[in-house]
Amino acid sequence: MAQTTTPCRWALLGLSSIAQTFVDDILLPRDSSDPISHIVTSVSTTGGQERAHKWLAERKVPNSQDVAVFATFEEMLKSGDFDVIYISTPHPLHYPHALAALNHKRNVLLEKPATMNRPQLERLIQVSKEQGVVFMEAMWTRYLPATLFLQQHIMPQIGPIRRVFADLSVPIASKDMDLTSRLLDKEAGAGAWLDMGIYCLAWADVVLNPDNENKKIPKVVFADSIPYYTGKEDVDDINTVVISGKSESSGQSSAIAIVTTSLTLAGSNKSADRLAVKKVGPSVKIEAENAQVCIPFPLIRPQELHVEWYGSEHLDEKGDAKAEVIKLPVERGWGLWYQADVIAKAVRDRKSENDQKPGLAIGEEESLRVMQWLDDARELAGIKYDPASEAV
Ligand SMILES: NC(=O)C1=CN([C@@H]2O[C@H](COP(=O)(O)OP(=O)(O)OC[C@H]3O[C@@H](n4cnc5c(N)ncnc54)[C@H](OP(=O)(O)O)[C@@H]3O)[C@@H](O)[C@H]2O)C=CC1
Ligand SMILES: O=C1OC[C@@H](O)[C@H](O)[C@H]1O
Repeated sequence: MAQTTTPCRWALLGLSSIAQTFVDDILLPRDSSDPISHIVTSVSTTGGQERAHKWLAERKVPNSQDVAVFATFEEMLKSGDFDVIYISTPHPLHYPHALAALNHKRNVLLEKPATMNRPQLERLIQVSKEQGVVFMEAMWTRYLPATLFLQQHIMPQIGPIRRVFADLSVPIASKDMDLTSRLLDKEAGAGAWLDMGIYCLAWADVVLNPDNENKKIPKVVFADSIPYYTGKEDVDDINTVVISGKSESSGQSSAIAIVTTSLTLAGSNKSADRLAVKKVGPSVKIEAENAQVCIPFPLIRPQELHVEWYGSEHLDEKGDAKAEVIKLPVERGWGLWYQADVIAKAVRDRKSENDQKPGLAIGEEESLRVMQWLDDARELAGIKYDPASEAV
């Protein structure tokens, strides 16, 4: 029987920079046998009708004239005709925007970091369940082919993990940057830890917290932060965080994650495409008993796994460890569409069932563990935001 394609109708809260990439990605041509397609039906923007239509036309949204443009997100939540809302506003607005959407029984894909802290995230998850809708943090890296292959095929073979390094340092800050940019404005949640550290922690989570109910979750044991002075205020920049998993029997560390970020280090900030720069050295290094796995920069978008096997069965004729490069490129576009497909399928499956299903938070445990690490490291390193932005 021929498979049918289910269109997922999207609303966008904020015509942000990342919403451009997101829309470009979800609208890429697909095979007619693909079970999911995407269409943008509603947007809300503080920028007005004219800007919205220009933005949609630039993105080559095929039905751009039919997209409903709302002046406020509240109006869109009330009367917009869509299946999922993609929220890509500055970090402190994630919680109020997502809460409002969930309270209107909307399915939500919320940009990273989902919230400013764990209590806010717990509340969103609770509300999504109460309202019977789907909620997901847009931690897109987790849904890419290289990440899934590592989890499904490599991790089961490499033995106990002993250490993982994860670094995301991209020189995005510069003295000539507008101080109202969300990357520099503390009120907009600026700082390398929330913005970039979350990706490193997602990798630490993939590696140190595989599905294993009895495993204790490793804890943040060290965090230090060197700030960057923007010309107006300090934002956290060079962060170093250590997470340790202790063995229950000996009480000693059995696995360690070392996580680093910076928004000034790692080269020139003049490249327009900083995430496409070729860099020496891995951005993730996973050291296990039977092998080491490295992932080249940038860790947000893994495309290759470099595996060096240690076991005697893997040595070559000279007795050297065998190295293997496993190429797992993003199949098309930048790769934000993989996560969009995940939530679209979940929404489709729930619609096709007659009974009202309880709500679902996709990646709930993962997002909560990472958010706890974000909070704990901030506490130790003294990374603070306006308490009002952290309220539940
Ligand atoms: N997944 C990924 O790879 C990436 C994720 N991100 C994440 O996406 C989010 C957005 O980042 P980025 O694209 O750089 O942000 P931008 O600064 O480009 O855009 C943020 C948008 O939020 C909207 N906005 C701002 N203030 C308000 C307000 N008071 N009420 C309603 N809307 C508002 C505006 O949209 P409008 O003008 O239309 O009103 C603005 O354009 C962040 O959470 C960031 O961490 C960012 C980059 C990459
Ligand atoms: O999500 C992101 O990915 C790449 C970073 O450089 C950027 O600041 C961030 O928001």
